[in-house]
Amino acid sequence: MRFGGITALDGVAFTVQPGTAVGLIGPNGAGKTTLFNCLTRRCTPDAGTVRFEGEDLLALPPHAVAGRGIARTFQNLGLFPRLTVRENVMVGAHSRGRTGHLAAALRLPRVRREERELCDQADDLLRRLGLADVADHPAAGLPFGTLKRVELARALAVRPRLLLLDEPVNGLSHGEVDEFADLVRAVRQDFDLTLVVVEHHMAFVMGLCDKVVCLDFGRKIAEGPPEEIQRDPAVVEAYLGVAA
Ligand SMILES: Nc1ncnc2c1ncn2[C@@H]1O[C@H](COP(=O)(O)OP(=O)(O)OP(=O)(O)O)[C@@H](O)[C@H]1O
Repeated sequence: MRFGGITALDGVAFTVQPGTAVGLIGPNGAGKTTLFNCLTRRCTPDAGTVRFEGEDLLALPPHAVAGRGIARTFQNLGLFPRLTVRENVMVGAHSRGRTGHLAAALRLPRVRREERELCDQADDLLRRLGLADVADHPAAGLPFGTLKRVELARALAVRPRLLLLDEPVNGLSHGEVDEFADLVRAVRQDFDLTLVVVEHHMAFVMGLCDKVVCLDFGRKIAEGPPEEIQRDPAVVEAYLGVAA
C-alpha cells in the first residue's frame, strides 16, 4: 500500500484463526492503521489479497464490509457527538437493517417495527456494557473512558464475527485499562468474536492476544505467541526498546 512516495505496507501477510485474538503492534507510522483500513476497504492496496471466510474483501464495495460481519472501532473515536449514546449504537445496528430507503422515507409499519427492534437491541447492548444510565445522553461531554465503551457497543451492534479494535485503551487510566481488558474478554466470549487489536499498551496486548504480529516501516518483522514476541530481538529493538 503506497501513499505517494511512502510505502505504508509492504508484503505483510498473516492469518487470523477464527475465535482467536491477534495483536498488531509496531512503532508509530509502522502501518497498523493502514492495515485496518485495507481490511475494512477504506483503502485499496496496490497489490495483494484480503480474504475473510473465503471471500475476497477487495472485490467488495466498502459499505458491504459490515454486512459480511466485520466491525471496527477508531483510534480517535468515530462517534457522532450530538447523537445520544443509544442513537450512536443504533447507527451500528442499522447496517443490519433490512428495509430500503424508500420504505424508510415512507415510514411503513415494517420500518417502525424494525426501528423498535434495533432500539431494543441497542438497549440490550448498553445494559451489557454498563451504559444504560447514559443511553439518552449526547456523546459530547461524556468521559473519554465511557466513550470508548460506547464505541465498542456501536461496533458490537453490527453483530460482527470479526472485530477490529484500533488503540482501544489509548488515553485510558491504569484502572480503566484493566476494566476495558475484562470487558473485551467478556464480550469476546459472549459474542463468539475473532479479534484483531492494534495497541501500544503492551500489557493489554500481551494479556489479551493469542498471537502478536509486529510491523516496522510497513513490513512484518515478527509473528508469534506473546511470550515469544516480547523476547524477539527485532521487536525489542524496533518497539519495546523504544517504549521501555
Ligand atoms: N492518507 C494518508 N496519506 C499519506 N500518508 C499516509 C496516509 N495514511 C498513512 N500514511 C503514512 O503511512 C505510514 C503508516 O501510517 P499508519 O497510520 O498506518 O501507521 P500506524 O502504525 O497506525 O501509526 P500510529 O501508531 O502512529 O497510529 C506513515 O508513514 C503515515 O504517515
